[in-house]
Amino acid sequence: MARAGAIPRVLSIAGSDPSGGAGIQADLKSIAAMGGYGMAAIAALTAQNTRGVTAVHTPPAEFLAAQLEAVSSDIEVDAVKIGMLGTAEAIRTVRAWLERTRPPVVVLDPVMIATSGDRLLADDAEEALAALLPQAHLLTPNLPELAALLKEPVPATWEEALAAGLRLSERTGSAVLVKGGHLDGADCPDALVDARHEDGPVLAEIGGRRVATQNTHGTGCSLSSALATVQARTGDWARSLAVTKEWLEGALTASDRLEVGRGHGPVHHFHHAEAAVPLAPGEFAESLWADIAKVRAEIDALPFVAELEAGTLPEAHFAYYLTQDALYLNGYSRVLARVSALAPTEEEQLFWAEGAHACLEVEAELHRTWLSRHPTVAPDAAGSPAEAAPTGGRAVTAAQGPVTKAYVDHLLAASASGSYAVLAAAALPCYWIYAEVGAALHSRHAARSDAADHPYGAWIGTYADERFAEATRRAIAFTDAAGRRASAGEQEAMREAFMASSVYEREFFDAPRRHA
Ligand SMILES: Nc1ncnc2c1ncn2[C@@H]1O[C@H](COP(=O)(O)OP(=O)(O)O)[C@@H](O)[C@H]1O
Ligand SMILES: Cc1ncc(COP(=O)(O)O)c(N)n1
Repeated sequence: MARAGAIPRVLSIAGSDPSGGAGIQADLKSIAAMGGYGMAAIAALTAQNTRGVTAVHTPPAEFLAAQLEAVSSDIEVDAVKIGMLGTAEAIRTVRAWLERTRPPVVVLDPVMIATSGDRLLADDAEEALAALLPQAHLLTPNLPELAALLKEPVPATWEEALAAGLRLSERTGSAVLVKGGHLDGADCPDALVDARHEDGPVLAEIGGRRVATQNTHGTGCSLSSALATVQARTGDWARSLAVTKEWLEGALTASDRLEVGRGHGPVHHFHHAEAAVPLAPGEFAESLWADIAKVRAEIDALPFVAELEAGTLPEAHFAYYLTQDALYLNGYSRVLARVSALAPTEEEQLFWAEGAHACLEVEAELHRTWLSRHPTVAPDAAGSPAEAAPTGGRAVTAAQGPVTKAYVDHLLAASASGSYAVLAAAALPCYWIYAEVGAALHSRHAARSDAADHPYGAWIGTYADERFAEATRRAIAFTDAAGRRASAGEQEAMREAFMASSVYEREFFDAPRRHA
């Protein structure tokens, strides 16, 4: 019986993975992530990490029986997830316990082979496992396990997988979750089939997106225990699958942030939840900066930066850069005005509005000074004639280069999100990266003996602007504060926006070489 609103008490009967990504460790995290209370009876211990299993130890089956008895003699169990059992004796022990206690939800993940290829089930235990399957409401084999249980070749297509799942369901009387994780292609579909269901055999089919990651250690464990938990609450398998599949996709997407191990790493079970320990001031911004370490190194290695510093940057590249900078600043000013409009405090509103104003001043200054010295590169000289602005002023969008246009479009899309935090994160790299690159260039330049007659010396001199450095510090602090207030989902969107803008910053510095 589903107990709407109550916290499901969920027991995992499985093997231990000391590296925390699979087995009971993954189960307990998944159960908690789905709002359940997790318990675990340990059937086997493995020595394993993200690269493979090095040893397996199976305690006597009587000890497993004692654990099961200790739990069920005291606690009402709303759902059971069964994972690695290891031996025929352990399987028979669980079967006897299930027959006696008949828990309302039983999900059985017939663990036979780890993602790493190591066997997790004794050779002589397959028959005992086959006899346990009818005790479960739902079976969740991956495709190699589905094939092994049916003694058939591994399905090569989704259609073959669905048909094989139906045969297993017919044979066992249990519903089967057919999982597409082991197929190739951009999709990662799952389907719930039940050969004996009155409404037809396919209860639900969900076409998921395949996440490009090698961190798939424990996905089967995590999905099956999450499903058992949500099913105990909803009593609706199709709805439970929809909820858990979306959560798992998020956990796979965020898995790289864990940085656990060098092989098939674990998924981030709590990617969606607030951290219990609040972030200290500056910590969120620091993590954004750390996320883009690779992009920053790529910017430092660009020919544009080295050539500007050495004075060997072709004149045409410099002129293209200035033109695009002026065009960019105009679009960026409109974006900062939108950040100001969304700002939660008057202090922030004023800060971003001043930024929007300053962009237009710098743009005008560029036209007055630098661009007037490069008459061949006025904004309307790059192909299409500039439109006359209604007031007779400069037209501003006619000659945006491809990178400038893509960058500004990305920022405008971030403004359409309507989130102050996300838009501030999208706007921040233009301050932060420009300030860092400029400060490094300026200090190296100032140390040169021939700085006085450097062709780009005057331009490099503009990088030593203390007012801009101060504005950058404030932009960082405001974005950091917005990040610390944001939900886990909004923080993830901020990270994506910050990363995308940083990549555009890199492209912007490289654009003269490619498009001038
Ligand atoms: N790269 C991936 N991207 C998205 N979902 C995935 C990916 N790999 C596996 N899944 C999903 O993870 C779950 C476990 O699938 P699978 O890998 O087939 O099982 P197992 O972990 O038991 O080998 C399924 O819902 C599957 O669709
Ligand atoms: C203790 C234990 N149980 C199960 C698995 C299978 O993991 P996966 O979910 O990746 O198939 C594992 N590697 N270790």
